[in-house]
Order: sequence, then structure tokens, then C-alpha cells
Amino acid sequence: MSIKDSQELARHAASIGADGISVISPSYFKPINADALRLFIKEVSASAPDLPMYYYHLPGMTGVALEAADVLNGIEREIPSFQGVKYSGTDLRDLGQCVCYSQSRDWSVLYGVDEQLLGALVLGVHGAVGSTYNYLGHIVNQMLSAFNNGNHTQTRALQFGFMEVITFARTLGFDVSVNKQVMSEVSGLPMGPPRLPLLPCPVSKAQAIAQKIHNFTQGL
Ligand SMILES: CC(=O)N[C@@H]([C@@H](O)[C@H](O)[C@H](O)CO)[C@@H](O)CC(=O)C(=O)O
Repeated sequence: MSIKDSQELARHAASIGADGISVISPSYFKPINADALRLFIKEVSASAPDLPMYYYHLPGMTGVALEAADVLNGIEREIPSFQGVKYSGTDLRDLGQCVCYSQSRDWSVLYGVDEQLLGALVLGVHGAVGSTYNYLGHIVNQMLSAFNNGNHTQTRALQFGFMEVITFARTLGFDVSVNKQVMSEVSGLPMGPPRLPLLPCPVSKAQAIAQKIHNFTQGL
């Protein structure tokens, strides 16, 4: 996504009354350091200065593995509307530093690696946004309740269930198109094909994953 496209989308979000905006790193021409990425986020934010801004850290997709904690460092001085980060990386030390930095600034840190949410909860994240919650949302809610009630045994058991489902899906090949087909299988609502270059997922693959999800949720 170019800076001009991002700014246009930010202006559009403001014009339709959105509650906030979120920016991922550009992934074709990549920022060479955290300062460059912070400047990019600042320029996008300037197109919608009244909207809360979140940095969406998604290194697996963008290929930009800069530490999110470095991006956050001092960002409030450049972007007054900055409100937090969605962290979809697996580096729990970097995540922990983001949570630590956010505490005194009253920002939100949301976690996005569903198979290791528990580690992030222990570090103090404020919420979770993940693709598997499209069909396992009621289970992650149970997990959050168990965690908040101090029931470590149940929290772990539910996290292990997520791990088992996602590991199984990965052995078959798990990407956005597979996930979309799994959503169709689980919900019964046809979601349609993915956009190119993603290819449609064979129905049998999605059905096998949906069966695994069924076994997990029925076994609780
Ligand atoms: C790289 C990726 O797609 N991560 C997912 C996870 O929910 C992920 O699918 C899940 O943890 C399984 O690995 C989300 O963090 C990202 C996501 O849902 C999105 O941006 O649409």
C-alpha cells in the first residue's frame, strides 16, 4: 500500500465517521528502520488527525521485522492521536516491551497470534484479534474468562486446543484462502472465492479442518 493510497483511505475513514485507523508497514519499498516507519505512520495519521491511530505489526505478511517497541518509542510526540498496536508477531519479548511502554500512556495492545495468545495475556495485552476467532470466538471468550478468573488449568487446556487445530491446519497448508473456506464450512454461509493471487482452497481440505474444529469444541 503506497503512502498516497493509505492517506486517501485515512481521509475516507474520517469522512465516514470511523472510530479509528490502523496502518501496516509498506511491504514493497520497505522502511529501513523504525524512524522511517514512524514517519510513514505520522504522514498517514496527518490525513485524519482526529482519528485514533494504531500501528498494525504484521511481520509475517509485510516482511518488515523491525521491532514494534522501537516503532512505538517516542511516537506519541509525533502522533498525538496514537492509541496502540495490534501485534501479530511471535516475539514475546518485543511484545512485552510494547505493553510496558503502553501502560503509562493508556494505549491498547491487541494480540494476533491465536495459537499463543496465552503468553500474550500473561504479558498484559488488552485484547485479541485473530482470524480463527471468526469461528472460534466463543471459545476464545471462554479462554479469556478462564484467564481473568485465574483458572490456569482451563486457560491452558483451551489454548492447547487452539494449538492443535492450527497445527493440524498448517500440516494441510493454512493460508487466507483456506481460512475463508473453513469459515464457509463452519458457518454454512458461502464466503465466495479469494482474490488472486490466492487460489481457491479444495473443499475437502477445509472440511477436514472444520471437522477438527468440531471435535475440539464438542469435546469441551
Ligand atoms: C499472519 C496471520 O494471518 N495472522 C492472523 C492470525 O489470526 C493467524 O491466522 C492465526 O494465528 C493462525 O496462525 C491474524 O493475526 C491476522 C489477521 O487476522 C488479519 O490481519 O486479517
